Amino acid sequence: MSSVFGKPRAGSGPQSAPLEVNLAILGRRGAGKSALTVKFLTRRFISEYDPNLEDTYSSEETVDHQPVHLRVMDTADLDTPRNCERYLNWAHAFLVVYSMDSRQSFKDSSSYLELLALHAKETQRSSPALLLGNKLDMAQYRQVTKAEGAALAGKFGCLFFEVSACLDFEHVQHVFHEAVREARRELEKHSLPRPLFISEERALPHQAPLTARHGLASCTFNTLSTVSLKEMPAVAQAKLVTVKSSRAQSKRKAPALTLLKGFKIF
Ligand SMILES: Nc1nc2c(ncn2[C@@H]2O[C@H](COP(=O)(O)OP(=O)(O)OP(=O)(O)O)[C@@H](O)[C@H]2O)c(=O)[nH]1
Repeated sequence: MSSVFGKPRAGSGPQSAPLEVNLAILGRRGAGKSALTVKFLTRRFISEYDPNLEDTYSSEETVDHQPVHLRVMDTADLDTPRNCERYLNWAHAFLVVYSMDSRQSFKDSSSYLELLALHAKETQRSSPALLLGNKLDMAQYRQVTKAEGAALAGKFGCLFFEVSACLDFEHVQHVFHEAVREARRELEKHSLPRPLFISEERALPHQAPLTARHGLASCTFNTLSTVSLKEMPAVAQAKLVTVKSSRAQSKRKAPALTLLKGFKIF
């Protein structure tokens, strides 16, 4: 199985290989997906970046005394979800991020949660999602109350956190580790690995573009049986960059941070 795109199975005990978890970060442009990802990987806040870059990073974590090989896809969907299969069929869990100072970003996070719910329904497989209200440090400019965030999360049955990529690292780390725990619970329910990309192309009668039902332009909903190999993300779109968190977190070895291409890290 490909180590980049495959869905590995959950580890079964302390002696087994590290648990492998794929995590996708979704949300409107500017919500803070990249800032949160980089904060988690490096403990640092970035303020400049290339918004069009989409990369998948890898980090060795320890969650509840269990080694975890965590891959984080920092998605860049531009204005609307596109080619969603690249993360829908890849991730074991999702972080859906909105910026609490933007009502539009909150609306878009709702669309993402709806997309995930529909995907779960159509594939009969659910992957946990966590809803994150980012930019807590800007709370004085908030357009979305904490109660609204909690209500939306409650509607979709997911965990909810308010966070800031600018504030303490531990809280951001806690949220990512919660996503790992959620993914682990789900993986343990399904001990067999699940297929990822199947080459057969066959339109199903019930297949309908999400555009029609949910206003998500350019994102068609395919069941696993209709996803074709050519929909696999190009290497450039989902490049695996290994960042050992212990190295990335060490100021003495700061050059290692250049692995996070496109970011200026201070
Ligand atoms: N004050 C504050 N600014 C933040 C926070 N997180 C991100 N930002 C800023 O918000 C802007 C957008 O952040 P990004 O992390 O690039 O947002 P994104 O969701 O990755 O956006 P795209 O890359 O365009 O998809 C940047 O200027 C960040 O510096 C935060 O927690 N607090």
